[in-house]
Amino acid sequence: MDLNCIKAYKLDALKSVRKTNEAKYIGEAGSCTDAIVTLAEDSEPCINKVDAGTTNASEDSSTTSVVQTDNKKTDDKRYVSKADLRKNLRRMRNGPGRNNCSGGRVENSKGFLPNSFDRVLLDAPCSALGLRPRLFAGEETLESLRNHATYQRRMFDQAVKLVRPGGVIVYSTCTINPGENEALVRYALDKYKFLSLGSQHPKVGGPGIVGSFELSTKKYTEEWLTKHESQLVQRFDPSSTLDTIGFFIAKFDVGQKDD
Ligand SMILES: C[S@@+](CC[C@H](N)C(=O)[O-])C[C@H]1O[C@@H](n2cnc3c(N)ncnc32)[C@H](O)[C@@H]1O
Repeated sequence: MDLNCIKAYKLDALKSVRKTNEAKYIGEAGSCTDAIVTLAEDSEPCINKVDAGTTNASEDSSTTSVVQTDNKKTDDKRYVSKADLRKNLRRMRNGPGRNNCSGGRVENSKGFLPNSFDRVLLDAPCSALGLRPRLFAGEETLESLRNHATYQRRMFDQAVKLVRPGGVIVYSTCTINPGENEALVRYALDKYKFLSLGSQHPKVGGPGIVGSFELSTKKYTEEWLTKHESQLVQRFDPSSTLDTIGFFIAKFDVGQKDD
């Protein structure tokens, strides 16, 4: 196939599906024989970036508390927690987040109709626990890890709607947390019976994690993969001899949808 006939879009992964049955989105994804959507922000048409976002800015390791002074009232001093400070630093370094994105297409997009795309790459925002070196370790809690898993499922739901039967979804993260990797795959396969794991080429990473996890309080459980499923995904373990960052890739083939 001629590569010129691949149209790629970057979308807001939480609102990429058009809600109403209005006229087709200006993107006209269907006019090409092969359309790819990358669920990430700051979009430019026809550019498909697949690498995980990394950063080279340094983290402020200051241990002193920080005081921000309001310009209007010089006496009005506000103490900012170190967690908030780190969050702000990251925002300055990585650019605006999804609620404040500057990409014209993302802002203007009313989304696409279901089944508009042949392929979706969901290179999802995540806890980034696979990054090396760890520049901001120790910020995640069990609760925040679960929060990542929650929005990733919502993004995945959107991806499933966007891809036509016969298409492909690739889901990836740069974290080693199985709750955002194997458990997402379990969720996907259990919820959408028309999805199946596809084989990947090249295959460089190791297998996914098999089994399940239960907190001793029994308040939280996570289901992971079967042995067969684990062979179809790629888990990159930063402590393995491969010498990579922590990364995870699952490829889903989309079968005939029920609706
Ligand atoms: C792992 S990085 C993906 C990097 C991307 N593949 C690239 O090359 O730029 C995840 C990205 O998702 C972005 N993001 C966060 N929320 C999003 C949303 N609702 N929709 C789309 N992208 C989002 C983050 O800002 C971050 O840049």
